[in-house]
Amino acid sequence: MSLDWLSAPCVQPDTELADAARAHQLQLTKPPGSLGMLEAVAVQLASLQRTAQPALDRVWISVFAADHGVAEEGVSAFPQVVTGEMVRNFATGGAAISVLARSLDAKLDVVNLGTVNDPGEIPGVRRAIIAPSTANFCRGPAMNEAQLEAALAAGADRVRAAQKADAQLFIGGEMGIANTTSAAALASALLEEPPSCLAGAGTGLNAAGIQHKVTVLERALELHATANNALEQLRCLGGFEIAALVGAYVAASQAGIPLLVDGFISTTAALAAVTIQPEVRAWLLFSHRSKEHGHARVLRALQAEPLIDLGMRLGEASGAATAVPLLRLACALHNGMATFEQAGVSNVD
Ligand SMILES: O=C(O)c1ccc[n+]([C@@H]2O[C@H](COP(=O)([O-])O)[C@@H](O)[C@H]2O)c1
Ligand SMILES: Cc1cc2nc[nH]c2cc1C
Repeated sequence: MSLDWLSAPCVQPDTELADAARAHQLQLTKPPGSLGMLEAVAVQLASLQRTAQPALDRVWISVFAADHGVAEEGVSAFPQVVTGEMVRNFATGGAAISVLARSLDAKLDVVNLGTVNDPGEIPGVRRAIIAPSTANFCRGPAMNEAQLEAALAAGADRVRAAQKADAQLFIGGEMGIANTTSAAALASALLEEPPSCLAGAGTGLNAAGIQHKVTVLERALELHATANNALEQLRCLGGFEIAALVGAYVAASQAGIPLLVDGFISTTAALAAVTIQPEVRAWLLFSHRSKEHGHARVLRALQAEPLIDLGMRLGEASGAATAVPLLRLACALHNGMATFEQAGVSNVD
């Protein structure tokens, strides 16, 4: 196996279709720009989907689950068994993302990359087990090279499945107790910013818990200070599900499938993907601003403006799924509104 595929070129967005979509927006019966970000996302989707009439009838959601060795440092409000338990809940339909995917008529694809509490074979869950968990990155690298490659490839594999299903949008989600610690560590290393700027409450730590998390992060970042490129930082500080998201983001951009990025962990994976392959950036749309402390900082680094801010902090692709109706409405407006000429409405001189 090799990681050369990560630097292969991405599909180039169609700039002529983007220009045409922008011109079309100016003809619709509204003051220019009055639909705000709904106009911008319709233009972006037209250019990415290479069509004058963007659409989101076929939405694909892959949720990657995995456990983290750093959980043993007491950095989460919840016990590690929850990761495996939630894998079952995703598949049996009771999780937030299960309900959202059903409501959207979207495909929900659940991938177990390795949980300490192994739920075993479950209908509707793809087993792509790498190890029961990553190693505790306070003691050594979270992953060895083969594990990193396998996790990246697991993400790319789900993009191939989405492509076969002719998906018009790929959403990546994650589940993993302690993964806000891993994402904060990775974001801190990528952005060269102190962990205190990126560590937050996760599933519900109090102030003392967050302070402890910062101390754990400082130890880990010192241990891995020599990791000086994004892939090595991902290997030392990331998680299987975070690396799978990185692989999915790069592969979808190479396959020409638009991406909707979820919360703090997913956005940190997107930052790693863009650092590894800058052409990925054009393929990203951002759903929401998570309540997790570090999310705003990572969004800013990507110059990303998310669509909604509802105080969400769940992960598992729930924020992205919640934004899909807005994206669908943006497409409906772009495709269905009358032009000034068609409606006989006077335009500015
Ligand atoms: O997506 C987010 O912004 C987000 C913010 C806080 C927590 N989470 C979810 O909560 C879990 C990680 O929280 P923690 O406290 O165990 O690190 C993991 O399963 C994430 O999906 C997700
Ligand atoms: C119950 C629960 C559900 C989740 N979904 C994503 N992260 C989660 C964390 C917990 C604790």
